[in-house]
Amino acid sequence: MTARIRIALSKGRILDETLPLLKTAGIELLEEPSKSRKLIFPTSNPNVDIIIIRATDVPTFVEHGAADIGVAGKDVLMEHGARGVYEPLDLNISRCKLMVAAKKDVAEPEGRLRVATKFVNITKQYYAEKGEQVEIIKLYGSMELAPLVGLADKIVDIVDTGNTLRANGLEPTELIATISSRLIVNKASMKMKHSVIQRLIDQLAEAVENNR
Ligand SMILES: Nc1ncnc2c1ncn2[C@@H]1O[C@H](COP(=O)(O)OP(=O)(O)OP(=O)(O)O)[C@@H](O)[C@H]1O
Ligand SMILES: O=P(O)(O)OC[C@H]1O[C@H](OP(=O)(O)OP(=O)(O)O)[C@H](O)[C@@H]1O
Repeated sequence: MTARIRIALSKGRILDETLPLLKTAGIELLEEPSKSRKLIFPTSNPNVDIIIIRATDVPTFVEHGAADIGVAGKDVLMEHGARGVYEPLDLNISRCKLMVAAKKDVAEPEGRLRVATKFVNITKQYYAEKGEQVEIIKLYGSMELAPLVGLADKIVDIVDTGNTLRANGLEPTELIATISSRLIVNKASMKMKHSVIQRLIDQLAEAVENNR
């Protein structure tokens, strides 16, 4: 009997860029998720289903075994910790950079730096390693706004083309990490469903190589 596999993906760029990779392994969605309110989707492989959740929830579902496999940005994995999962493959998709950014031509403030971000843990660790005391302001989005309205001196956010920073008069100042999306696997699933999962990893690895 073949093991059943559940794959956790998030709507948007991860779903869009992962589906072509899964297709090479014979896994295709049977319906368009953007046209549905459903959260669990069957695929062309009767032993595989796909759940579509928030990007930041993917490590949680995989860590707890609610999904066997997931795809998550390295930023999300770093922020979450994700120590309970394996990370066997860099899918080389959704590539971007995690950066510090600030208003153009503005001097460093006196006193403690205020940094707005949704990546609180990464930011804490980054400044701790630099030995700098900062005040971190937790936001859930639109970080670029914070320096413009006096909420923060700097932000830590994802940068791809740099268009969002430029459009708001900000500039990147420090690189924290280069980011791409990773395949993650629940540790128990890796043992219990080893042959099915290893085969999928190999097929995806080949698709990633062919994309380079
Ligand atoms: N502009 C971008 N270009 C390339 N990759 C990006 C960009 N923004 C984010 N990413 C990467 O893609 C992943 C998913 O981003 P996406 O925008 O789909 O979700 P999110 O906005 O982080 O999550 P949510 O809105 O559900 O909280 C991120 O974790 C990051 O690794
Ligand atoms: O350098 P750029 O090419 O402008 O990309 C950077 C932007 O991309 C991400 O937002 P996204 O577009 O995913 O929107 P979101 O706020 O919904 O996540 C990120 O939060 C930045 O705002």
